[in-house]
This record gives sequence, C-alpha cells and structure tokens, in this order.
Amino acid sequence: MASVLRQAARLASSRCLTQLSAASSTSRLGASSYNFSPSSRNASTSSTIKVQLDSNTGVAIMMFQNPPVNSMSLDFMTEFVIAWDKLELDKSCRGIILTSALPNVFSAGLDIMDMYGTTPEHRTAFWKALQELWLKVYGSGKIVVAAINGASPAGGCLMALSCDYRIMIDNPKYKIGINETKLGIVAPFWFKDCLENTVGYRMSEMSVQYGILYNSAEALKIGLVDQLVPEDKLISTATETMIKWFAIPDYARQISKAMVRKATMDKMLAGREADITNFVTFTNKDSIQKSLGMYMEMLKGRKAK
Ligand SMILES: CCCCCCCCC/C=C/C(=O)SCCNC(=O)CCNC(=O)[C@H](O)C(C)(C)COP(=O)(O)OP(=O)(O)OC[C@H]1O[C@@H](n2cnc3c(N)ncnc32)[C@H](O)[C@@H]1OP(=O)(O)O
Repeated sequence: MASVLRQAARLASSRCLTQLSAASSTSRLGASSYNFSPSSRNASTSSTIKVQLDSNTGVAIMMFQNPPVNSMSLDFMTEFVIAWDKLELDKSCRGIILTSALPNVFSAGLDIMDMYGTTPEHRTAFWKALQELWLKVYGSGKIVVAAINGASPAGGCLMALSCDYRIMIDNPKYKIGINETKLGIVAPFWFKDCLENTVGYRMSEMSVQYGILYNSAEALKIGLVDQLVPEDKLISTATETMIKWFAIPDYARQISKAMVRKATMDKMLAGREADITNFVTFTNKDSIQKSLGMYMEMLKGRKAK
C-alpha cells in the first residue's frame, strides 16, 4: 500500500511540478533558502522545531519540541516561521504535517509568561509573531495536516484550525478548543473566524463563550477534527492522507484554497495593526494581568497537588 501511494505521489508530483512553481508566486512564501537534496530524507533541527522532509514523497514533518508543553513563546514562533519559510521555498516539499515531539501535548497555546508581566514592546513583538505564523500556515499553498498527539488548547487549537486536515489521537484525555474565556481573556476575531469556518456559527458561538475544551470524540462529532486514529497510527495516517491529497493538481487546489480562505485572511490583514493595539491595550489592563497571574498559579498549584 505504502509503495503504491509513493508511486502515485511521484507521478502526481512530476505532472504538477511546473504548475506548482507557477503557483508558488501566489502563495505566501518566506524569504530564506533551504536546499534539501532532491531525493532523500532530510532533517533540520532548531532548538524548538524539528523538520524531516522525505523528498521521495514530498512530505515534510514539522515537530514541535519546546518542553514542557510546546507553549508558543516569541522564540518558538520565530523559529517556527524560519523553518516554515525554508519549507515553503523548497519545491520538493508539497505538504507539511504539524505534530509534537513531546508526549501528551500538541501545544499548550500561547506562552502565558510572554503575556504576563512583560513590557508593551515585548507583547507587540509577541503578537506580531503570532500573526505572522498564522498568516503563513493559514495562507500556505502547501497541503498542511495537523497530527494532534495531545492537548491542544487555545493557540494550539488555532494552529490545528489553520491546517487543511486534522487527525487526532483517539484518547479522551486529550482536549482541544478555544478556552480563552476560562483564563479571563478573549480570543481575537481571527481565532473565532477560524473556528466558525470549521464548526459553524452556532457551535462557535457556544464554544468561544464557554471556552469549551472538547475531548477527541466530541471534537470529531462537531467537526473540529476530521479523523481519530490510535496513537500508533497517527503519523502513518497523516502521511497516507497527505499523499492522497497529492493526487489533486497543486495549482487547482491552491487557487481553490486561496479562494475559500481569502475573506478570512483579508479581514485579518485589514485589521492587523488594530489587532496588535487591541492585544497590547487589553493585556496592559491590571484586571487582565491579574487573571493571567491567577491562571499561572492555578496551573502550578495543580501540579503541586
Ligand atoms: C480583544 C482581543 C485582545 C486579545 C486578548 C488576548 C488574547 C490571547 C489569546 C490567547 C491564546 C492562548 O493560547 S492562551 C494559553 C491557553 N493555554 C492553556 O490554557 C493551557 C494551559 N495548560 C494546560 O492546560 C496544561 O499545561 C496542558 C497543556 C494540558 C499540559 O498539562 P500537563 O499536566 O502535562 O502539564 P502542566 O503540569 O500543566 O504544565 C507543565 C508546565 O508548563 C506550564 N504551562 C502550561 N501551559 C502553559 C502556557 N500556555 N504558557 C506557559 N506555561 C505553561 C505550567 O505552568 C507548568 O510549569 P511548571 O510548573 O513551572 O513546570
């Protein structure tokens, strides 16, 4: 089966290479060069992001390794974007699987310590980095599959929602959702838009207000994830899924994807500066700082028990 899929991918790949390079100019590409050799499995590791690209299949696996919980700190997001840009420029890469190198957690979302007790300048850089990351993943011309191998709250859920397909380990202990209100903070409009685009208006209305974290079965039921698999099948299923998507000509798929996502991206781009100001102003408030501090204490206290 795997070899048949690989062969199909190679055929599709050779048929679409010209189209892919033409389409690349329409996708959001980054700025650096990244020369994987054309026919082998290549690895690249920064301190928090590990990338493996199989140039035979065109599938790259990008693993988060920012212990203890893959929180999205400014450093993590900066390294993510650098690694992402390199893959975007690599024509042998047609799709990217996002997953975690740590057990039990995909990503704990934004690093609360970057929002708590930091300067407005720091929070401005932090929020810009998040916007940049999201624009790149959501607007990518590549096929992006989330292989969710653990908890995925808030920013972690946003990361998954920005992919084209979500596969999650079938385990009720892993939760995913937009839980910001539980921290006493508000998810920005573009988090909400991504959720709404995926699960619909009514479900997102309930979800963002209550700050609901769904277990894997619930997430599948509402369409927040597309597929559940046993833990030992996660990466193989993600890879096989990706290779099936490769049968679609890239150019047509990329234009279709851009068409579907354009309104959400344009809305965010138009409100980008205001969104940064909102975030900084909001997190300047004493009441919000207090909520964040209490939440961190709760997390640490929970561990002590
Ligand atoms: C108007 C609009 C304007 C805009 C207004 C503002 C908009 C902001 C949008 C925010 C988006 C977000 O993503 S906010 C972040 C939301 N994230 C969360 O709520 C997740 C909180 N974390 C968890 O639930 C758990 O940690 C979980 C991920 C399930 C893993 O559980 P575990 O038992 O394995 O691990 P724990 O013991 O809990 O955590 C291990 C250590 O990691 C720390 N830790 C856990 N999550 C962390 C986090 N997100 N940031 C930093 N540190 C974190 C803990 O404190 C522990 O630190 P030590 O004790 O020192 O080891």
